[in-house]
Amino acid sequence: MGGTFDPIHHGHLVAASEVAAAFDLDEVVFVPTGQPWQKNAKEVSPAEHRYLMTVVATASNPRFTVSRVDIDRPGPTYTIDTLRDLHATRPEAELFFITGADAMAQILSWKNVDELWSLAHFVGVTRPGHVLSTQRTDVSLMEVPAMAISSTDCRRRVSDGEPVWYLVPDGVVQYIAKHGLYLKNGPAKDSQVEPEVSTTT
Ligand SMILES: Nc1ncnc2c1ncn2[C@@H]1O[C@H](COP(=O)(O)OP(=O)(O)OP(=O)(O)O)[C@@H](O)[C@H]1O
Ligand SMILES: O=C(O)c1ccc[n+]([C@@H]2O[C@H](COP(=O)([O-])O)[C@@H](O)[C@H]2O)c1
Repeated sequence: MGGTFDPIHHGHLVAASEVAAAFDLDEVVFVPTGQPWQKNAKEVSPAEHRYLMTVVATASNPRFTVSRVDIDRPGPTYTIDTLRDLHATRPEAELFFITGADAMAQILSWKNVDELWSLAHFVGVTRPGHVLSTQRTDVSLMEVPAMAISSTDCRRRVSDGEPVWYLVPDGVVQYIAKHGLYLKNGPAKDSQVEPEVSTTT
């Protein structure tokens, strides 16, 4: 499951869990984007923060892992590269790519979209406020419990001093507070995290 995860929230986690159960997946790999080229770069938090929040959020589920392939690859993040890199590290694996209804609606604007379908089985999931549909017969559409949560609203809440408890995992609430993310006056002094040297996928 690819995402900007700024921050990761329970909408992402429920979607991943539901698809994993429905398709009997061995593993769900969360892939934080490096440079999400369709989002405003100024508003996206540093990749290391987004990566670490994703690690914290997924740590308790033995089937959930986090990949650095997109944040370690320079330049804009394209799913075509994500899938090729994941295939290289797991040549035997059958890949599924999970997207919410809003991302599914944009997919025709993605780089090399015609090649994407052969690299993974795409699964679109419902999301409150968005219509889920596809013209393709090889894409699966799935209803998941409605979680009216967005990263945008989580960031706005923190900025306005409102709680994000139970919208994001507890560890992510604590991570946001510790590093002063999403505050009106910018990040707290200790919010810089050094890039990791690890290249694990
Ligand atoms: N509440 C949700 N229910 C189902 N799918 C979701 C939900 N939130 C996000 N997704 C899906 O998860 C993937 C990653 O989403 P992303 O990290 O951009 O979160 P977001 O909440 O949409 O962020 P933002 O509000 O910053 O745009 C996308 O495919 C998106 O459609
Ligand atoms: O490949 C592309 O051109 C492309 C364009 C926009 C989004 N995506 C991917 O879609 C996933 C969700 O992205 P986002 O921006 O909604 O967090 C994430 O894996 C992105 O890399 C991919």
